[in-house]
Amino acid sequence: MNVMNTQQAISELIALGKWIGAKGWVPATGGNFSIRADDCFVVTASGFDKGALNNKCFLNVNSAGDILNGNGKPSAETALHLALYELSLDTHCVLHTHSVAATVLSRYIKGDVFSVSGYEMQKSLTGYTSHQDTLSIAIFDNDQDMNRLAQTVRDYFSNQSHKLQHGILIRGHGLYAFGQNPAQTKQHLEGLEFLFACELERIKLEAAL
Ligand SMILES: CSC[C@@H](O)[C@@H](O)C(=O)COP(=O)(O)O
Ligand SMILES: [Zn+2]
Repeated sequence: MNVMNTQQAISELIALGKWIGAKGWVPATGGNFSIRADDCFVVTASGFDKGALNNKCFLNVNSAGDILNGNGKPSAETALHLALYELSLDTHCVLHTHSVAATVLSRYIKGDVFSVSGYEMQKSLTGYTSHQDTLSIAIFDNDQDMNRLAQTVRDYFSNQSHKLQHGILIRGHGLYAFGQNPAQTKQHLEGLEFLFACELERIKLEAAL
């Protein structure tokens, strides 16, 4: 995709934040967003309501996380965004959410992968053409040391058999969705959140029977 300038990136993220906030996926000050722009990354500043962002809620950082421009502190989870950009030059947008479904499901699943099949909505994820395919999303244990968590993610995807696509889950914390542009990232986010919500409902129903 054409790399955006900072103002375009900010406008995209403000609009996405409104949409994500209306879905209830960034409660309180949870969540953070970023876009690869020009020679830097535009990230949300820490501590704001991500559903009600304005032009002053963003910073430019370089690939090492150094601040190039902007006010306040970059997201506490900037290191994780930068790891995802470093892992794939095709990644141009990262949207991190704290939905109930992603938070609960990532705790309920004890293993390190969320795997699902049987849903038509799997086709909302790039590369999927059938409900019969199995979609897998890696789950990482939460860690307050973001540099260490970012390194764990880098190490995991340095194994070529682990495909970096659509998103990752952080246990008891939320989802990081990513894609080649903001529209595709939004689609991955919505598709994954739908699948998480379906699985949560299915697990609850089965437990009640
Ligand atoms: C409501 S606390 C959530 C934070 O600890 C963090 O997980 C988060 O997503 C938002 O952090 P932020 O520094 O505002 O980008
Ligand atoms: Zn978070």
